[in-house]
Amino acid sequence: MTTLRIAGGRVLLPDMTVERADVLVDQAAGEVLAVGGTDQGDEHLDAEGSLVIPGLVNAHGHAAMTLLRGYADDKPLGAWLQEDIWPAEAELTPEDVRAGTELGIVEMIKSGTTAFADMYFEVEEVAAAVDSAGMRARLGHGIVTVGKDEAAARADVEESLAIAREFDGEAEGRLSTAVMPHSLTTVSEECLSMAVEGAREVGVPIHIHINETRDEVEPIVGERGIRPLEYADELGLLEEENFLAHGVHTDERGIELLAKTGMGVVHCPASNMKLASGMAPVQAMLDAGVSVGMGTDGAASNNDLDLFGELRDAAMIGKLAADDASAVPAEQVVEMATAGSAEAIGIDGGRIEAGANADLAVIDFDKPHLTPAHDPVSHLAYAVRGSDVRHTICDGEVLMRDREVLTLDEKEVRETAEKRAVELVGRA
Ligand SMILES: N[C@@H](CCSC[C@H]1O[C@@H](n2cnc3c(=O)[nH]cnc32)[C@H](O)[C@@H]1O)C(=O)O
Ligand SMILES: [Zn+2]
Repeated sequence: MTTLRIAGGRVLLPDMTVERADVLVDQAAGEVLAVGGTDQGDEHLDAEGSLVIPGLVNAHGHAAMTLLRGYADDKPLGAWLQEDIWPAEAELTPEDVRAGTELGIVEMIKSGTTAFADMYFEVEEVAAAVDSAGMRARLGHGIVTVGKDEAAARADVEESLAIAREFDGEAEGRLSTAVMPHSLTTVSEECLSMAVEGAREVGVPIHIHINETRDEVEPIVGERGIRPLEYADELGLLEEENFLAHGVHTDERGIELLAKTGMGVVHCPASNMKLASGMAPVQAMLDAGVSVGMGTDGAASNNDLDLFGELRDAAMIGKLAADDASAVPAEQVVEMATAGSAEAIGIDGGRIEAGANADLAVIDFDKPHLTPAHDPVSHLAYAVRGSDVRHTICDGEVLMRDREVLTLDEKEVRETAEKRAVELVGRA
């Protein structure tokens, strides 16, 4: 057994208190052995002047979309997808997806994220990138059936099921999967049913965008006389292990359905603001007992993968949405981006305690914008930036030490992504 001691810092405990403590990690098992006054450890990671927190969990995104960062901005979702994003994505090669995902992973590691959920295509490439980078992820092939004939539509569902089967449990258990129909309006009713049935057979969750924009709610209400979550419920989509992205236009009845079924919600406040999708009723969801996590969404609608931005945005927009400055407080957003996200996507994470996965981020508090540190949890929500992260550890392995990414060559990843992004936009 090789052990790693993260020593000399303070630690954020599951009850949201902060204590002076060391963290001892069993590197082979990828687990926290002890928190407190610990043994020496074979290896040492300095946490002097720093705060050790659970690695953040980015519960919704499309990592390879980093290649389209800043390519098309300032448009609503429908026009943005149809006029800009989908035509560019049609030109993506497997090598592009690999390059974009690696860039996204470097960005996430550098901002303290240790696990993420990802909906995209060429998932073999996404899986290979996650495996070699040492991160934890729940991956899926996004199903879109609009504009496809029946055979092509069914083939897309089959592809999502095959991917879910193939990669679940891979990368020494760091990879898990889900079946990922894109949304209730971009996937036909028949294919949504196929996906629900298939996911049950494979034994993995479903992840989908729901209630993101009004343009999604209106056609469903017009055609079926029921709201999106009621339609999803009829399809058998609302289950405890499943999770949806956004949930912006969720009414009281919808919140009740989420609370009753245990369906997780991934709040993506930056994406919702940028596309003017609306303000998710996050405090109302939390009050009702809904499981809420946090995500960045793709880099093209954010425009970065620094989840600390989402903590701040969630607290800010949550207050506006509830018209109450005490809504979505600091402690709550920290909880949502760690344990909340982990629970929503169904991985073990988000807590520092003996026996837990050793997925950690060490944040340097010796910074002007983090001085004084009256309340470290307040700083995590309102003042810390991804660039304050010193070390990132996943499954007991140090992925970044003193801001140097160890599992990927950052310079090479950036150069490859830059080159591929320019060529991609040239083709589109
Ligand atoms: N099989 C599909 C791929 C779907 S992946 C998931 C899709 O979600 C898109 N996407 C990114 N952000 C959002 C969002 O906020 N709402 C809805 N879709 C998004 C993304 O561009 C990607 O096309 C195909 O061949 O087109
Ligand atoms: Zn999305």
